[in-house]
Amino acid sequence: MGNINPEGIISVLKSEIEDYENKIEVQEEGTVIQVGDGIAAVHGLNHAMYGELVEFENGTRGIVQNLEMKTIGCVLLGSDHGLIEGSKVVRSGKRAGVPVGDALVGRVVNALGAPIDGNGPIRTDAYLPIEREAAGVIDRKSVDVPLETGILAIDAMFPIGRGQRELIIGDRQTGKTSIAVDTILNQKGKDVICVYVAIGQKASTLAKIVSTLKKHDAMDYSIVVSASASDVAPVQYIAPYSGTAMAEYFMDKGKDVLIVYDDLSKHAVAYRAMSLLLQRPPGREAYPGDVFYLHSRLLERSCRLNEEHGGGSITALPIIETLAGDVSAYIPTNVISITDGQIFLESDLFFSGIRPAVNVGLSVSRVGGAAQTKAMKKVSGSLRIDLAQFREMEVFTQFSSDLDPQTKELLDHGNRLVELLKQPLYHPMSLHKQVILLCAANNRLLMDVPTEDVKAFTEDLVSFFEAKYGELASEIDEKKVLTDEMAEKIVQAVKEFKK
Ligand SMILES: Nc1ncnc2c1ncn2[C@@H]1O[C@H](COP(=O)(O)OP(=O)(O)OP(=O)(O)O)[C@@H](O)[C@H]1O
Repeated sequence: MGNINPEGIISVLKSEIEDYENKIEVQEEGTVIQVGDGIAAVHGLNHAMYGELVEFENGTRGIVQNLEMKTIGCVLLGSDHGLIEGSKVVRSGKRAGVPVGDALVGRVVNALGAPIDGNGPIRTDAYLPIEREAAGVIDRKSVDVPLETGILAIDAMFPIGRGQRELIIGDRQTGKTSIAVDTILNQKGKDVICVYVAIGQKASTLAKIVSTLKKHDAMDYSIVVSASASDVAPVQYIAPYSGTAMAEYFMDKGKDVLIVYDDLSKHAVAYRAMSLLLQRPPGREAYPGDVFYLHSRLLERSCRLNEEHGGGSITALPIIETLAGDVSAYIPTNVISITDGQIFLESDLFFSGIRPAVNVGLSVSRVGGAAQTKAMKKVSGSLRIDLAQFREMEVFTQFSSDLDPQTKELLDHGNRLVELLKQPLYHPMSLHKQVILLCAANNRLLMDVPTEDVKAFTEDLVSFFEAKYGELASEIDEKKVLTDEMAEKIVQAVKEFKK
């Protein structure tokens, strides 16, 4: 007690008094004027900023969304139970953010980053705002590293690069989620962190996805962010931004991240509900005027950073649901124009048994070509053209019986390609398998196999190849190239297997 320094105490007191004004300002308190439907009008928070987190008397948090002359409009991120006219609201002085960090990997969290998987609290100190400006042009690098989906139809024809945004679009129940989940499963051992953001989905659907990820050990490198159909619209609205903040943490550390937004149609609907309740003027289809910006600012955050910024990347796979295959509706066209390509899934193909139901004509990958591996480029060059010619000829020859040998060969080859591209769920293909299959097809080595046996034949072929030419298979996987010599060896191996 004897050696307390009075001057020290005085300086502490002085600084406390000087800071008094600032602290008061942050703790500015307002009162609720009106509350309902997840929206609250608050009076008295004169210095609140757009996007700031506020806390209501009942412990629910909210985000400032509308700044008006006398009041501000807040969206509630939880229940409005117990809130009445006159309830107190305090500012936090912080922009809305979520906890981020390695501790989130393997967990299922809600849109605010709180765990919902019953595995205890998440210990992390890092915190990032949910809204952040995307990296500028100078900080980026072009996309040149492949992100293998393990789905032959996609890797061969619509390759995706790390840092690309590729839309998955199609009607309901056409296998959109399955493509995203398969891609996550295929990232095993490839040093990619995966973030799956579920927006407005049924809790049962999400439970199924989480159990699939667990079963295939994919939760070891994944984070699942969920804002289910029962969550209020504002929570569904922030979920993709929260997921992106979690992904950005890893990108800033130089890692590669894959993020899936399932799906952005429901996200736009949630935003529309929220905007209408905030009394913002409705525009086309009652969406607010800034619905394009809603998705562009989200997807623009996915990119590949240059070496000076660590070289990390975020690859985005947004999903959009269409109605009756109408890709020219408002939200689908918006997102198509934002992304670097789309994978269009078609109900007709799906029901005729062609799964994944990728429509080759309407799908495209605008930047992935530069990222495709040399081996893949070599064997997949003619695939799209062959399939397009086949489709055209198929329609043309539907009713004719005698065909000239050339046309017949084209049809036979096409039928076998279609068979080859069918792929069951949760069976991602390795690079060497994809290369062997396409190599065999390109050299017309499948022509004498009956179409219905192609699948079984190729499975056996690959097992034979792996057993006998294991070294060549791993060389393809590691070096990702295919020399003429290697291709010749594959052809010989197929011939040997046929004998
Ligand atoms: N390649 C495939 N092979 C066999 N079945 C598949 C394949 N892809 C998807 N399916 C099946 O199709 C059904 C729909 O798939 P999925 O849930 O991925 O579609 P979706 O378009 O995401 O549906 P939703 O509109 O409900 O979101 C599932 O039952 C799934 O098992």
